[in-house]
Amino acid sequence: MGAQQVGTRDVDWEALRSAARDIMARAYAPYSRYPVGAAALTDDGRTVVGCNVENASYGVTLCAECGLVSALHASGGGRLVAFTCCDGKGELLMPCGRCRQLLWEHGGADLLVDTARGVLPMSEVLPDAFGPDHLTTGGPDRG
Ligand SMILES: O=c1ccn([C@H]2C[C@H](O)[C@@H](CO)O2)c(=O)[nH]1
Repeated sequence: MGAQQVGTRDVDWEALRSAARDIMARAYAPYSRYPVGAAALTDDGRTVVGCNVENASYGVTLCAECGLVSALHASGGGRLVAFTCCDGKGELLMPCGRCRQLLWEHGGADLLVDTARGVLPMSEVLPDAFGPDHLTTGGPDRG
């Protein structure tokens, strides 16, 4: 992917929250009746979004973050710079544990996350994270 063009100072958090609320209205959540919307800014300035898509086999449910990560790659890839998520009332929602791992993969420690405690780096939202680096350094045959 191209060089990083978007810095963390360029984040329009209100626009990002608004994009999350808009996509939340497209959620498919007939089982939980708990729609979720997520929006993120990429390092080349795109906004990518996702909503949760449930399934009659509940465990197959796709969280909003899954759709967002899929949209990231489908629209050209790159890295996530800033992320926000909202519930059905449009209020801030913290990503679930699995989705923190998903976000770590695509934004890393410096990804800015909109949280109840303010904007925090992913390193504070998922401390001591397992990530791609472990696969190149931690295996028994990898030194
Ligand atoms: O970070 C989260 C947490 C929950 N959900 C969805 C999954 C399910 O459809 C509904 C209730 O858990 O909310 C998300 O999309 N993202």
